Parts: sequence; C-alpha cells; structure tokens
Amino acid sequence: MNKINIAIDGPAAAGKSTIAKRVASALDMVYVDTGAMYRAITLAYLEADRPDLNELLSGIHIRLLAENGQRVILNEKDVTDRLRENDVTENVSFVASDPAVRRFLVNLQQQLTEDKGVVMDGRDIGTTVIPDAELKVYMIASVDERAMRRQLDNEARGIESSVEQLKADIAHRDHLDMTRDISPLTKAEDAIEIDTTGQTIEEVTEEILKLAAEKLA
Ligand SMILES: Nc1ncnc2c1ncn2[C@@H]1O[C@H](COP(=O)(O)OP(=O)(O)OP(=O)(O)O)[C@@H](O)[C@H]1O
Ligand SMILES: Nc1ccn([C@@H]2O[C@H](COP(=O)(O)O)[C@@H](O)[C@H]2O)c(=O)n1
Repeated sequence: MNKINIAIDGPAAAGKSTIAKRVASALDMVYVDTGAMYRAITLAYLEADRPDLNELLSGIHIRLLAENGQRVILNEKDVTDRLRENDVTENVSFVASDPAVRRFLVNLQQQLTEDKGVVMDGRDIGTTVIPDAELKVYMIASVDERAMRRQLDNEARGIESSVEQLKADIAHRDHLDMTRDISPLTKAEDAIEIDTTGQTIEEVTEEILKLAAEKLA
C-alpha cells in the first residue's frame, strides 16, 4: 500500500499534535490538527458576541496552510496563535458539541482525507471522520503529566496559568468531550492505545512510525 491515512485521537494535551506533526513530516504526509478548526469557529463565535451558531457558520471560511506545522486562516486572517488563548480554550467544548458545527467541520475534514496521505488528530477522527483509516492511534497520558506539559507550553507562549488550574481545566474539558451527544471522544475499536506518560517525544514518534511502516509495507 503506498498511501494511508493515520488517525490520532485522545484527550487534551496528550501529545497528539506534537507527534502527528513529526509523523507527517517523517512520512511526507499532510498534517491536520482538527482541534484548531473547532477553536477557529469558537474564536469567530466569541468575536461576534455569541450569535446563533447556524447563522455564524454561513459566514465562516477556514483554510489550513501547511507552514510550520499548520496555520489556520479564518476569513482570510491568520488566527493560529490566537487560538491557544484561554477564552477560546474555555469555550471550545461547548461550540464543538453543536450538531451544525460538527457537520460543517467533519465534512471539511473528510474532503481533506479523500486522497489519503493525511495524519489527522482530534477527538473523533478514528470513529467518525476517517473510520476506514489504515492506522488509528488512541493517545493518552496521566492528567498530572498533561497539565505539566501544558504549563510549559503556556510559559513558552507567555500565557498565564497554574498547574493545579490546568489539571482541573483539562479534566473538565475531557469530561465534556467524552460525554457530549454527538461523536464523543472515545477509542475506536480498532485503535491502538499508546500511553505517553513518562515517554519522550522521540520514543512515541518511533513507535507510530513503526506501526505506519507495517501498513505501508
Ligand atoms: N512523549 C510525549 N509525546 C507527546 N508530547 C509530549 C511528550 N512529552 C512532552 N510532550 C509535550 O506535550 C505538550 C502537549 O502536546 P500537544 O499540544 O501535542 O498535545 P495535544 O494532545 O495535541 O493537545 P490538545 O488536544 O489540547 O491540542 C507539547 O508541548 C509536547 O512537546
Ligand atoms: N476532532 C475534534 C477535535 C477537537 N474537538 C474539540 O475541540 C477542542 C479543542 O481541541 P484541541 O485538540 O485543540 O485541544 C476539544 O476539547 C474538543 O472540544 C472536537 O470536538 N473534535
């Protein structure tokens, strides 16, 4: 097989994007971070002062650029860095639970995977967006380690936070994502679970590259 799709799902800050980006680069595949797409709609929702989501979607255009991983262009403006700020993170699970928002983005994401060669990360990629993906990974890590990793991310970005607060926020967001009605976060039956707690980025990347090599053989 010369072209495959790889789906990487898992809870917040498990390391999905970091690993997906490296795997895509090593295999010369396209990397797509779907969380950033839900964050872009959330930003538009906040900037428009919380309008009806169905109406908001009719004026939304999202483009992804493969630069430095992935840049997100929302209505012709690069919003990539803005998407990680606290107000977006605090509201994204609510926006992502809306049926119209999910239809809109799943449709866009499925178009991106039609020709294969995509490493896509998110919450419902293996279960809903690419149920026929050749390789599915469900990535987890302890909440303590995830909060610590996010704290380091925030420090590097100049975003204020505390590990204790991050732990509570991550657990709360996971709960919302796992219990929503449509496409809740769950491990696909045929996904391989990888616990990244205590593992280095290089070790996890290698493990997935080995699994991908078996599918590509
Ligand atoms: N073994 C590891 N695997 C992946 N990421 C790791 C690992 N060790 C440390 N990290 C760090 O964890 C942080 C969080 O990773 P990342 O943003 O990729 O997670 P994510 O699952 O995509 O999060 P979110 O779903 O919230 O966007 C990054 O700063 C990354 O460098
Ligand atoms: N496939 C996906 C991806 C993301 N979400 C929602 O977006 C939030 C932000 O995702 P990050 O990966 O950037 O943290 C996430 O908490 C989900 O609410 C989703 O529903 N489906």
